[in-house]
Amino acid sequence: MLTVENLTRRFERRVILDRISFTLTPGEVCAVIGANGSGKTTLLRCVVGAERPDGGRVRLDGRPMDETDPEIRAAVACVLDDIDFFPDLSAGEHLDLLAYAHGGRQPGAVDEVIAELGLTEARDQLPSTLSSGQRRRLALASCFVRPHRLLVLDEPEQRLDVEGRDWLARALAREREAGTAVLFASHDADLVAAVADSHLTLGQAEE
Ligand SMILES: Nc1ncnc2c1ncn2[C@@H]1O[C@H](COP(=O)(O)OP(=O)(O)OP(=O)(O)O)[C@@H](O)[C@H]1O
Repeated sequence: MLTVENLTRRFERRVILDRISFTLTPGEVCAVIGANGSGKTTLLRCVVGAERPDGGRVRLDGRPMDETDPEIRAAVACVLDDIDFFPDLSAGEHLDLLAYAHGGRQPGAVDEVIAELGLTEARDQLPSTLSSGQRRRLALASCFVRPHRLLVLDEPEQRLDVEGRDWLARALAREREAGTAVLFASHDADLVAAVADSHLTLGQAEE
């Protein structure tokens, strides 16, 4: 489903990603692990097309991973470092909008995700008034309320409390059962052990 071939990314003379190749099949959960600065975020950004690699290619079902391609946008849901919200839409309105814009899921899906993520009380709050953990929950929720076949998450456990991390492990296990391919970077060994079918370990960047 997802095919990454010889992905290479340099920043000036430093090679961050050196010909990385892997594939992901439907229902496969792959954890990207490695030390700080090893290139996990860079890899995920290159995979979703947010950053242009210096070499190699990324394909989803044979199509180049181009975030301007409507079929790619319909298939890929991601939470990377850069979480942006509309300042004047409430948490609930964000999720309604995303579900609607991407063709919706089952009726009631937004209510279900809001309840699961403990955002019911915060549903009518604007993003600027949410705590950092609630904003993280809202960003993750925005992936789950819309149809997707590939989920790409950069350290999804960040800022989540114990309950939030438990929810995340259950949610990723459900995604696997539903046949979603998941690529996630993580420093949480427990989460990786609980949900990952495969690992991609990135080494230290070379000088
Ligand atoms: N735009 C950029 N310009 C120059 N160097 C960059 C840029 N973006 C990332 N880097 C460098 O690339 C390396 C990999 O960064 P990246 O954020 O991908 O690491 P990471 O594995 O996600 O780290 P962490 O675990 O700390 O989140 C780092 O050394 C970083 O300084």
